[in-house]
Amino acid sequence: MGFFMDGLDAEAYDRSYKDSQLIRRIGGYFKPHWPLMVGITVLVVLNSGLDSAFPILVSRSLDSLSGSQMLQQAGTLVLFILLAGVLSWTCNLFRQWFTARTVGTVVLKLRQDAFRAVISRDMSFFDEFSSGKIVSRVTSDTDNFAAVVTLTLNLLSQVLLFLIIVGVLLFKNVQLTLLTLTIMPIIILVALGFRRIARRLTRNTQRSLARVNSNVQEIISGITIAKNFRQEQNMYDEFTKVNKQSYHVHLRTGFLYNGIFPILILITNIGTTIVVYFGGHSVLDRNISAGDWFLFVQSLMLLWLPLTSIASFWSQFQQGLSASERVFALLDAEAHVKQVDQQKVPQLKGEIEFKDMIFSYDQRQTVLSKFNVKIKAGETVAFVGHTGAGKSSIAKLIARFYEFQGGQLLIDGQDIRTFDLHEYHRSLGIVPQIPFLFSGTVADNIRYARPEATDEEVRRVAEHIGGGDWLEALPEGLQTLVGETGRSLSMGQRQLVALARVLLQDPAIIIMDEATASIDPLTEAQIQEGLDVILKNRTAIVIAHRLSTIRHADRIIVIEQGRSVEEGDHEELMRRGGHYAQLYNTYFRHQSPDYKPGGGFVSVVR
Ligand SMILES: Nc1ncnc2c1ncn2[C@@H]1O[C@H](COP(=O)(O)OP(=O)(O)OP(=O)(O)O)[C@@H](O)[C@H]1O
Repeated sequence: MGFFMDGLDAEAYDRSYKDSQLIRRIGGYFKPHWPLMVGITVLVVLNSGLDSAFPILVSRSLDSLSGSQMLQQAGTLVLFILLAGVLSWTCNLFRQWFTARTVGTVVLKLRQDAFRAVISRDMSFFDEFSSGKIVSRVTSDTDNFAAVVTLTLNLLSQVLLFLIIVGVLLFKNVQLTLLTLTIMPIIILVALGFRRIARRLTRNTQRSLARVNSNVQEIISGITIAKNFRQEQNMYDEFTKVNKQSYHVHLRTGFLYNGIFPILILITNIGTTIVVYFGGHSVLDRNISAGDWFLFVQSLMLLWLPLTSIASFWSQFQQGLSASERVFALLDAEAHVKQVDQQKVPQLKGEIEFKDMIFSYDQRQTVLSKFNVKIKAGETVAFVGHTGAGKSSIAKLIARFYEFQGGQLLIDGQDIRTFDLHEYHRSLGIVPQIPFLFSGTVADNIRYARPEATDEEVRRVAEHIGGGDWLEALPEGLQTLVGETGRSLSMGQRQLVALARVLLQDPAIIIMDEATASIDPLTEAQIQEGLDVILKNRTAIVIAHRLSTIRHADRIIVIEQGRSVEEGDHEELMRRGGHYAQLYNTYFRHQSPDYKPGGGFVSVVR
């Protein structure tokens, strides 16, 4: 179907559930609210009974009309109809209120479950799937689900109304009732035929909406780069493409849904004509009374309404089912990182050993093959290598963000797969290349590592980093607001906050992806001082980009195509004139204090 369906494929974790499975699972969410559900059902029955009273009351009056008592009878009738109307309104009010409460609470729980599922997925999940599409599942899909449950409860009342009316009509005249119901199978057939196409189309509308969300999210996240490269028009064009696709998919769905309703009305009109014609004849032949005939004609609309509603709202029902299918698929997505045990993590010393590690992100490329490295507790190891060599991957494996395919990773001699990951992560401090700060104050961000830390503790760690001088440059010190993602702070200040955060966490192992961005010499010195404090007495894995850090490391490991090709300290490796010396010439030489353009190359023996 070309453009219309481009990019609307299912995500890899999507699955198809049978309707019965979905309904059972949805039922599970409603189970705890059974008292309210019982209340709703009673009100629905009362509501339907009262709504069906009007034609029955009028029909009875018609048959018992006699000239002398006409006014009195009409008065009584009006009174009854009024009473039934007020009662029906009251029942309906409470029913809607109970429904809103039940559905609201169920959606609250479903959304919380979906959110928990998202935050507990491993990192590979976020690499693989766009965040906009994930957001869409947690927000609009749960909303669709809510809309459909409300609708279903309303339909339930209409179905009851239908059953009551059919019961009364059967009691009045079996033949005419059966005649009235002849068109029912046609309506059901049309609705069923509609079902298959509806589910597919609604799935696509939800996917197209998720695509729009994802596009907006990506553009806003990368707005600085886009503006820098003056890509506004291209971004707009790309958005227009995705937005138009969503428009076309919605249009198709709308066309189908709106097309079905007139067809159903047409079928019901044929039914009405049949009843009016044959009913009229029966009255003339004195087979039924005028009151009964009135009851049949009046009941027709009440009778068709539930049928047409069920058929035409089938689409929304399908929309709700496919929305719940998408949410449940998110809940059921299988974790790639699989722990074989959940053992408590003792106070770690911080020894790390990769044994014949084999790792790849996907089928396309093996990132580490038979990788062997042992890092002693308390050692600072700098990993260096060309871009794409596998340095960050090694760090991500230590953080247990990804599953490896072969070999072992031992922490203090114990298989990392046996740890309770929640506890393990507590012993692990991570300083990413671009530090992420949450909106709030500098103090809030430092405290993120340990929410129970006192103000005094936060102040103490902040002052420990770079002697605390950096705090003076902040307009309101620790109470300075950092803005979204820390945008109101300079990159250097963000890094200092990230270092203070890790110091407060006090982990046994630190993973640091050193920033490549250039920072002014003063901040650089403050960061270096901060690092000296943080790295002391801890195992540190540094993906190093600064010569000063590399020189301070106990050991440098050179990574090339996922293998450790050389190791030693700076002086030793420089003397050797191998891989490290080559990297030095390319990346680090110009950072040396003795650097002179065109000079300072070390000889490489290869
Ligand atoms: N999330 C991912 N999904 C698929 N492949 C990835 C992913 N992350 C990295 N890779 C690939 O794995 C290989 C190793 O990447 P890695 O990030 O570990 O390199 P690196 O040495 O840290 O590079 P750099 O110094 O540029 O950060 C690269 O070929 C990269 O393309």
